[in-house]
Amino acid sequence: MSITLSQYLTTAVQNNLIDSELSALISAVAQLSKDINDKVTHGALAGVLGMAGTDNVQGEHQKKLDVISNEIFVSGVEWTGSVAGMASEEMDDCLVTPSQFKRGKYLITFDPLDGSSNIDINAPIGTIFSITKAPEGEITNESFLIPGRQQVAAGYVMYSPQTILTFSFGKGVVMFTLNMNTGNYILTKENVQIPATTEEFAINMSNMRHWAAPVKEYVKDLLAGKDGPLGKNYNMRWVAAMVAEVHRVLCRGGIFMYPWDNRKPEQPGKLRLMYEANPMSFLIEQAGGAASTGKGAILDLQPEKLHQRVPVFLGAKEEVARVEEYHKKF
Ligand SMILES: O=P(O)(O)OC[C@H]1O[C@](O)(COP(=O)(O)O)[C@@H](O)[C@@H]1O
Ligand SMILES: [Mg+2]
Ligand SMILES: [Mg+2]
Repeated sequence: MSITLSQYLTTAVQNNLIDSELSALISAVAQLSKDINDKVTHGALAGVLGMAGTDNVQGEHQKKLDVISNEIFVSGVEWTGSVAGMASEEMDDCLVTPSQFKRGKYLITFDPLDGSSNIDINAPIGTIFSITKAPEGEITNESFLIPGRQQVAAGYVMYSPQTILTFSFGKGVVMFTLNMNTGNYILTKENVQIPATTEEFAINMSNMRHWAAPVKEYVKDLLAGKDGPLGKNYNMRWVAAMVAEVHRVLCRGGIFMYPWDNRKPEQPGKLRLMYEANPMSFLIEQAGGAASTGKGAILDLQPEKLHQRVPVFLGAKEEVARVEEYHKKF
């Protein structure tokens, strides 16, 4: 018998695994993802392809779909009574829940549209979210600077041949597939586990000359295959959307990396801590994998800024440990 998302969440509330506010919030994210999915699947027909003509706070050119997805996300959660505030890749500052809506006990941060460069070529993209408890008092940007370890839930929606909602509230990782005929998310995978070892890696190789010594050495050894110090052949993938890379790692293992590089030496990496690295690291650890900056667990970082960036190495536990060893050696 197929289990719908609402049945799954109702059971979780009955078993005291989550409270009804968190259940309502995850439900709202699932609901709004169907609206984003609708725009994604209609592409040019919905007039959502191309550039928005604006930049976000990080100086990146926004695509129309970045902006539209952000609006859909905000209006999809602000009324729920579950959130005190939200923060997004596409908003300079946090948004406090407007006074006409009830203030809830959670904060939500999100990347409304991940993998923007894939939008116009009909390749995988997604939405990432992270939920933490809101502190008492006035909500400001600083209220969101909570270490990833304290997330109460995190997840993503991947828009691809299938639309899949993956999340965890700290009791393992579950995946739901959207039935486009009924509009229901149906449970399709439970207890997702990442094998501890792997023979598959993902990194943007075009940046090789810009990497620091430990990453250069490590990837050189991966490429040396069976004849090198690691003694096995590795395959490589690069989808250019973190959602799709993490989804692959959760489904069949592997290691995904976006390290620091010296193109913009002042930046610690490309990926953002609060709405990319933290939620994905939460899922990866919940699935038995590891997520590191190369020097320690991402989830243990004390965030300093809302749009902070961070180097990311995540996936198979033993492979991530190996990357940390290279960081000690080189
Ligand atoms: O284009 P690059 O440098 O390979 O970067 C790809 C990475 O950039 C991202 O697309 C950044 O996300 P946004 O599209 O949300 O800015 C990641 O999803 C992906 O891992
Ligand atoms: Mg992103
Ligand atoms: Mg984005």
